[in-house]
Amino acid sequence: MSNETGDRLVPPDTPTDLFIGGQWRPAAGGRQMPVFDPATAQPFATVADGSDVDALAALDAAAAAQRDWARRAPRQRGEILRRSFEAMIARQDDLARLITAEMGKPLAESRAEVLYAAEFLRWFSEEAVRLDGRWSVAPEGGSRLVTMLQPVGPCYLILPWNVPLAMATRKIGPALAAGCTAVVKPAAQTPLSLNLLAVLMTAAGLPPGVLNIVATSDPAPVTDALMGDPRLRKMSFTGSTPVGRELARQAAGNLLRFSMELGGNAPFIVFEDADIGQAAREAMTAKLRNNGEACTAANRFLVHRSVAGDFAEALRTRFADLVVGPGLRPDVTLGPLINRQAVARIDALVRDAVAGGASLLYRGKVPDGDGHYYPPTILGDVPPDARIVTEEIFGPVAPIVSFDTEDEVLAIANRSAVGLASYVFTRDLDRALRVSEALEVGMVGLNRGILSNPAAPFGGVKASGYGREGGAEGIAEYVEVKYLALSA
Ligand SMILES: NC(=O)c1ccc[n+]([C@@H]2O[C@H](COP(=O)([O-])OP(=O)(O)OC[C@H]3O[C@@H](n4cnc5c(N)ncnc54)[C@H](O)[C@@H]3O)[C@@H](O)[C@H]2O)c1
Ligand SMILES: O=CCCC(=O)O
Repeated sequence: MSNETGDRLVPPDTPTDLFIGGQWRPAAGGRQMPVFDPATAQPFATVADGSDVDALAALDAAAAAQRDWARRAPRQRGEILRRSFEAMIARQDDLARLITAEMGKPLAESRAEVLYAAEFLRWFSEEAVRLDGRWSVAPEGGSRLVTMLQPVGPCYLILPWNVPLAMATRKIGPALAAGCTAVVKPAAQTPLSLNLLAVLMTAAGLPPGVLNIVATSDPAPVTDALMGDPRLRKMSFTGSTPVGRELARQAAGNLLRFSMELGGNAPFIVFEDADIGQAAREAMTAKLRNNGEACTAANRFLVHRSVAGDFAEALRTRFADLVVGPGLRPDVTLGPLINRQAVARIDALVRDAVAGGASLLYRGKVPDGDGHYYPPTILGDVPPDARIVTEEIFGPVAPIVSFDTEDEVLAIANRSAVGLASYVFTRDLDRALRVSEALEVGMVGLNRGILSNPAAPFGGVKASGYGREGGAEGIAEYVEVKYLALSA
């Protein structure tokens, strides 16, 4: 660890090397990279920086472990996941401090992420024993049709920095439950929380080679090496739509099976009959959970013109109570963003909106110093085609766009190229169902600002990706269907 803060933040049993074949090893050539604290913009730790050589060593280990892991009893796989869940709960505080140190959000939110992340392991420990096949009589008689579900084989799991532990367990849980082995690549900003998870899973009985971790500052060569190797059978990516699009192209070259959890641009629709107090309260979660750096974040507040002023005022009152500062400070409710570029990008979106006619309804304050803070901001009268409405903001800015009719708001909401989350506030049940069906998204929150649940199928449509994570659907991404024809 490079300094005093690092020693305090990184528990002594958190390795900083790569995890390959059950061993912690330095990167080939000894390369290392710093990990930065967004609250100070200073490095607080140094970790191994993997390359294509390390990636292939990790795939060697995953391929070698595949047969044995797939043949273990589902209950045995499930119990390792279940013990891992319990270990995560026991180490909740250490894991949470690491997440806050790596990506900046308030400690209470990191604790919530650890619980959410652990629940994926519990959920998939239970799903491991429910991978059923089917038996049927052929329609014309004379044979029986039998199907079985088998693990796809070694997987490459690519993670984002914004929800580092939950996005890890949402992939690792179903992959391992299904009998697949994995090479996991965390984002360069957030390698440490995943390393501590690997320590806990090893102590819970995970055999060597089932889970391998290659952190890197240069993801392209690692990814090229893995995706070009025919032993790899599946890739699952969570991250931005532009990177996902490139990886889908690359996967197509080898006809590699893949899942994509990509960016969002969630509409938060408030109709004139909504409970405005409830809508404003839920908006705080939908907008500011995870510092606003969530794929599910409400990106555009589409509010009926007759209640737009009331909603803006209710939201402003709540924004004014936010305490912006380092996530480790107990009173802080909004932390720093991931890096300087994120702050500059969001500032450019806000300036563009104001230049286009939006009004600045609220702008909070940020601490002095080098931390990557952006003030919580509310914009009113935003033109529906402003960049801040059409692009993913990924920060604490709430742009409000007014509408007059249901058809108009649906047209605005569905104009986006992506379709992940959405939120609808109304007391009219017919309208709630009609609008939910018409929205081109994978998920709808009805009078509710949070969707995430390990038992629910999480995912999007259009350029938000393919596949689902969590729920009964999550494990289906990691199995092949094999069909047997029986004479009978
Ligand atoms: N749909 C979801 O479930 C979900 C969940 C979390 C985040 N996200 C999205 O993720 C984005 C934020 O995450 P991010 O900034 O880490 O995204 P990103 O696309 O920049 O990076 C995601 C991962 O891809 C890797 N990567 C980047 N370039 C690569 C390349 N050329 N080859 C291989 N790997 C490469 C990164 O190292 C990282 O591990 C947002 O758009 C957010 O909406 C989506
Ligand atoms: O960034 C995305 C958030 C993912 C989730 O809430 O499960």
